[in-house]
Amino acid sequence: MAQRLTGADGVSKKTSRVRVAVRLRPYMSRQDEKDEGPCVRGLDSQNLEIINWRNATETVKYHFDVFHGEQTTQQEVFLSSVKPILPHILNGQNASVFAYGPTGAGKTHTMLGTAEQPGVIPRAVREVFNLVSAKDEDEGWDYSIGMSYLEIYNEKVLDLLSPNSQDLPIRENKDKNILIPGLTYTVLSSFSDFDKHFIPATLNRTTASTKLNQRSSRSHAILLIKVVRTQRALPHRQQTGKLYLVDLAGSEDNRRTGNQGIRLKESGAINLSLFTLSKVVDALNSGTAARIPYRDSKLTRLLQDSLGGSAHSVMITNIAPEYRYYFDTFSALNFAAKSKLIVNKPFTRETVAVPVLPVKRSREEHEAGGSGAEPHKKKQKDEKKSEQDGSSPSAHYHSLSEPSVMERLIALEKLMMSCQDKDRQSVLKDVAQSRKEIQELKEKQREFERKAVLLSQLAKEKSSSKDEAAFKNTLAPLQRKQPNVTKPNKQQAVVQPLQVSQLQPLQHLAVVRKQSVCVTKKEKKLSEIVEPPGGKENMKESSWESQLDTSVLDESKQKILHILNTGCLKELKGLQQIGDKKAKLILGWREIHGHFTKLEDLTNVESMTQKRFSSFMKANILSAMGK
Ligand SMILES: Nc1ncnc2c1ncn2[C@@H]1O[C@H](COP(=O)(O)OP(=O)(O)OP(=O)(O)O)[C@@H](O)[C@H]1O
Repeated sequence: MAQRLTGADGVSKKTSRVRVAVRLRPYMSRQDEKDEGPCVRGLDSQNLEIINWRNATETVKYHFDVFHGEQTTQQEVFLSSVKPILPHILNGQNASVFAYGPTGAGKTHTMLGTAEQPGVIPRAVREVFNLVSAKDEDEGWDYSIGMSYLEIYNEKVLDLLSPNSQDLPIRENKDKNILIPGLTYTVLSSFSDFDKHFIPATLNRTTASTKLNQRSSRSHAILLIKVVRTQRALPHRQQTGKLYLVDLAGSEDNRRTGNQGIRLKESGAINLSLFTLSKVVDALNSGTAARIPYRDSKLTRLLQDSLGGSAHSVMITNIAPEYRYYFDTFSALNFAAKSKLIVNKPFTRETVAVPVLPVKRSREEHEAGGSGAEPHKKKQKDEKKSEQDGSSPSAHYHSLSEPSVMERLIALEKLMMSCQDKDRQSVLKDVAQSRKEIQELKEKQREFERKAVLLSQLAKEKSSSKDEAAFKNTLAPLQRKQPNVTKPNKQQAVVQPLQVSQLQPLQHLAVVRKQSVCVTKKEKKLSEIVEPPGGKENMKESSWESQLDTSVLDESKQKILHILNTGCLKELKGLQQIGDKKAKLILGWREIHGHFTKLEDLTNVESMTQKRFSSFMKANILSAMGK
């Protein structure tokens, strides 16, 4: 299907949608099937549903161009998703077919297959030969078929037909065709000739994978079939059609394994190219993007003339039914479809555990005014019981309800939805709620201050030592720090609320903040209690933290970490000392490396020196407490 896009130059261009097919592979073992029900299932030839991780009584329904269920044969996948685009190659047009999905979900099976069940690649190449030989001689064209085979590993283009070659450049000629100078191109005389070259080259890749551990699923394998047709008569016009058949790197979240070193670099490269591919597919299919970001990764740069534009493209997203693939399946489906529908219906009646973050749930319950809480509790109770005897299907949700998995799901959803709608609203709601709480604390603080002044006056009036002792005794147990009091009378009035406020940590923080900022002449001594001599500026970076309640300090740090990990550009810019450039650098870092596991990771972001980081922390913690 073609549609019109307006380019950055304002010129209207015709561009093709990428057809998206999803293929669900069957269970790999009987036992798996017996133990667990599937977490995803097909509804018809275009729709499927997956359990909603936020609420297992709901499913999320997706619509695709084609859905291939577990029983779909290799032949059926080829006939419905690939064969229809092949005739275009003979007319000088380009096409691409790529298999996307997590490791083990069936990409290689779909693209390569086995001797008994050949996949898309052998079927497509055979079909191209058939189409060429079926061409009528009288049409006046000569056809030639050739191949190149390469992989993109760590953003390097490597020639699989000449395995000793180095990283090859990608160029674009004046006609906007993408070329790879130095890439081996082999002319093929027949399908068996193709086999002769393709199989050893594939083995090259497999050998490398054994040596380098998992390299195969960590590189994108790209087979290029070129059909060149030349007019026999003058002016001997020549047309070239290109077909890219791509087995993409596994889309699983490589971060989960705690990758380091070479693995981290690989996962960064894979994330970058798959993320760019998703943006390109999205831009092509939404028809709204002014610029399609082909140049942002080697993969998309290479596929530029065969993905979108006048090219015909099909993405086959491979998914697996097992629960252990849930996160990868969910993210693969979100990659493939930008729209989805939440359906309020249990997926399977037995598996109605609710893998929802406790925080989130309490807010939902609060909003629902407590209604529905009882069945919910009962469900959990039942679930607990059956877990104990080991028979609960809800045990599948264990991995889903792990905080790290939940966090990644939330982050993923935010990324997919560009931090919009419900999540944005809930963040805003949280902020509004926090502001309200802080306001209330400020009110209480003022009240304490008034009382303190009153008490101080009373203390002055009653000079009896007995009374004074009693007064001190009442307050002593709540006192957190014994300041170096030189003028007790003046300080007492202000110190008392501080002591009382320690009943509630947040209140205490508000007090410290308020006092350290609003220093009047009279209150100067107080600020000296909270801050060391020499003032705030000269305070050692660590010493200001030690003045604060640790639990609230931790809470503030968690909040900052949460924003760093899940905030969109606007939310990041809402942090102190984070401008547009830094916010973008943070987003970029997150894109490549994943979550910040601790706040100190921020120093890995470009231009965030240790000094800037310390100042960032101070400003944000004080701000979080004092707003
Ligand atoms: N539709 C299917 N029918 C039968 N078996 C399948 C199907 N899809 C995948 N398999 C089998 O599942 C296993 C994993 O599939 P495959 O190797 O294709 O996954 P992959 O996504 O390519 O993984 P990797 O990224 O590691 O290359 C293989 O044994 C494969 O034969």
